[in-house]
Amino acid sequence: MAAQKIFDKRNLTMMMDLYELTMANGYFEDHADNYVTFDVFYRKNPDNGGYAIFAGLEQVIEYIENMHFSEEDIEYLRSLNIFCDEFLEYLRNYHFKGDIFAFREGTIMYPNEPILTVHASLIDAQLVETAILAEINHQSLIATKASRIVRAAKGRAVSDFGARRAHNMDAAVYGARAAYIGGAVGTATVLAGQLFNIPLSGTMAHSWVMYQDDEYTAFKKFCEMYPDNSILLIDTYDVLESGLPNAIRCAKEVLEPMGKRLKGVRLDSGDLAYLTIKVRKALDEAGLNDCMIVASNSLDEYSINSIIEQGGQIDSFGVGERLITSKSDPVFGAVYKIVEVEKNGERIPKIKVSETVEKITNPGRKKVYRVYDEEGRAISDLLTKYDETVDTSRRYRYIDSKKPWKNMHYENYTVKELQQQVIKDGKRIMPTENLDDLRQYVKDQLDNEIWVSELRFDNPHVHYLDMSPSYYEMKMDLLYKSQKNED
Ligand SMILES: Nc1ncnc2c1ncn2[C@@H]1O[C@H](COP(=O)(O)OP(=O)(O)OP(=O)(O)O)[C@@H](O)[C@H]1O
Ligand SMILES: O=P(O)(O)OC[C@H]1O[C@H](OP(=O)(O)OP(=O)(O)O)[C@H](O)[C@@H]1O
Ligand SMILES: O=C(O)c1cccnc1
Repeated sequence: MAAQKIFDKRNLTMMMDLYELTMANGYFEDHADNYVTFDVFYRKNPDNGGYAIFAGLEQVIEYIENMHFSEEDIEYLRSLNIFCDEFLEYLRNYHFKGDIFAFREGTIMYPNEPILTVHASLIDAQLVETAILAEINHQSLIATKASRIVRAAKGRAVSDFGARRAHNMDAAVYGARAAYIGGAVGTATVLAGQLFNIPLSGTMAHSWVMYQDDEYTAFKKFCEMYPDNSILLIDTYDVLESGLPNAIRCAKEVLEPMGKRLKGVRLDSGDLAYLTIKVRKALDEAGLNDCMIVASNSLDEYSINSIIEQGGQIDSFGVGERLITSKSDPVFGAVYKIVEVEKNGERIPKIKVSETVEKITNPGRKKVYRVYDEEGRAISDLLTKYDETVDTSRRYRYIDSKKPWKNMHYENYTVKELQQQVIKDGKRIMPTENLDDLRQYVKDQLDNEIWVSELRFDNPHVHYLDMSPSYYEMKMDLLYKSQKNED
């Protein structure tokens, strides 16, 4: 219900690059309505990590379901004087009618595999490119960053504090959604709480402390208003000399007579390791062992890791700018490439050849499987042709594309097909998923399926992307043919 609210109020159909429409106009004039297949994939995990998290699918589906060109849209396009009248008439009744297949949101993903596939008429497939990439690039980036930060926090809570530093309001709201999927415990962004049922959390700003005549009065007023939920910001003047003693006094003189406990203190500057060790000791000595310590100030996975290594006593991290913008590596870089064209009943795989091996695309409609060993660990992902099946009761020969000469087999293994159909003939066939389920799904994969060596921050193991022999043969065949064409 709630997410619909945003789409009811604004029509985002034209959130597309102009060339999608100029190409669509050309296809329309040529009567080129062949079915084609496009794959979305990316080439490099953010921050040189060992994995990424797929997110943003729900918003892709919402966009596609809601696609329609209003009268205003058509008139604006007409004013550009580049589209033929018949095409503009066609757009007036336009609805996407194709099929979409995708990984489940929250799936751990790796470079060069198709995370989402569009199988549709040329025009349909072209018009949805920009929105698909924008949504998936953004949310996958933030979900992946959140997962890294949460893992660095080693069981301590991480809350999204990023709205004010996000690139705009959508980036804040959908970033909060992605961060929650990636493992954050909640967000400070109220609209994200309302739309997606994400738990809200919050403390107080320096303005609350600075507005009052003195720090103690500021703390006292807050505790009187929120006796069950007071987290006092103790770094406005001097943490050890002023903020901490005032917070302890408040716990004793304001809350204890009410039979209440001080929930927490927050530090937002200074050496967070040194200070929190001191703060913890003083709180414990005052009998406030249950008072939590929250820390914030431009944190990310690297500083959190370091602060914990230094013995910092922090129960909960508020993380803003470096999470919501993925500051250390801010572009996800997923692309949308045509892999197959259907003409006169024939399916013609397409390959993009490049001087750099990494940029050669994986051609054709395909299936992507995750392959598990007997313990349920994901040992590799496997690309096969679309009409191939994998018989797990038998030893399976596969091609390691980095060492194709080797005779490689899976034995005692299971597989899971990673793409599911989510849109059929233009209609959603997948229900909206609960974010708590997606968050748990991410956690289960990281805890139980993914090799620990892929989780390392430095030089992680590179997950294998294998190919079935006939898929590999088809790819090589196309590569050889493309060379011949050049001669
Ligand atoms: N012990 C620590 N180890 C590693 N990084 C830390 C530690 N303590 C703080 N940091 C990080 O160092 C950076 C600088 O913090 P610091 O408070 O010294 O500077 P600042 O942000 O300019 O301070 P202020 O907010 O008072 O202007 C922040 O990103 C903070 O999260
Ligand atoms: O540092 P980030 O990771 O982005 O976390 C969010 C920041 O936003 C707030 O500061 P701000 O100075 O905007 O307001 P304040 O007066 O509440 O401290 C908060 O105190 C954090 O420092
Ligand atoms: O609740 C907080 O402490 C908070 C929220 C957003 C940004 N900075 C701090």
